[in-house]
Amino acid sequence: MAENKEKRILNFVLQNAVRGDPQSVVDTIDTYCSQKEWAMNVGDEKGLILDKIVEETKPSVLLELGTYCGYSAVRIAGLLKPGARLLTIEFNPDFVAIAKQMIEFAGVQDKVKILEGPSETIIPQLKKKHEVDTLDFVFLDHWKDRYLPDTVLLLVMCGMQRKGSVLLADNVICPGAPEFIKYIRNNNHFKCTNFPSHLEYMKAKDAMEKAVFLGPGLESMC
Ligand SMILES: COCc1ccccc1-c1cc(O)c2[nH]cnc(=O)c2c1
Ligand SMILES: [Mg+2]
Repeated sequence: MAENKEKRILNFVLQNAVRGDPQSVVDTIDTYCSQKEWAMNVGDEKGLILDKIVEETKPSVLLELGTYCGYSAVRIAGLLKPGARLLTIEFNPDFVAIAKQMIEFAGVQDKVKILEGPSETIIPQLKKKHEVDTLDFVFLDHWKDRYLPDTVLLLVMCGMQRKGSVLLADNVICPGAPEFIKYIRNNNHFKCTNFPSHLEYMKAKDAMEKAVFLGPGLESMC
């Protein structure tokens, strides 16, 4: 099996974190990625913003776009109320294999389901194949040029948002998602808030954008 950064992160967790303890897994990944090898986890600083927004939203059904090594899936799952579930979409099979082991080691496999494939394929399947009615929380943390099309897919194609649903997007400065930001801030069906922060494990500026869905407009009633 090829040794790569993601495998090294997982092995460091398996050797140093406490099995069944999501916080320990998150802290151990942060230790490795801040001291040994940078990796694109949401990280400790932006992770606190994510925690706060998940806790205040109290979501039951969540979707994450971009699982990577499972850092944010483990972080979010550790905050969920009993019965709440997180679906996380990842198209890279090597990342899926790592994330699966990370999620199982953290003991949150009953709360998290990894859906392997491109988001544009899986999102339209959420209702019928994965029994999702509406989503309470969506974390966008995948390819930045998919933020806008996938948000539109979730909204228009699948009507996946209910009034009060929360969209949270990572990296809206670095690497940046300008088309998404322009769309969501000019859409009067969303109330947007920007959370300035820094790129994970670095001094470079980054930010997260929270967008609360205010419900479909009257035009969609007729
Ligand atoms: C592969 O680029 C890595 C990188 C390099 C420089 C700056 C930012 C990023 C970056 C940071 C993130 O939090 C990310 N989160 C999700 N999908 C990403 O592609 C991503 C990229
Ligand atoms: Mg990110």
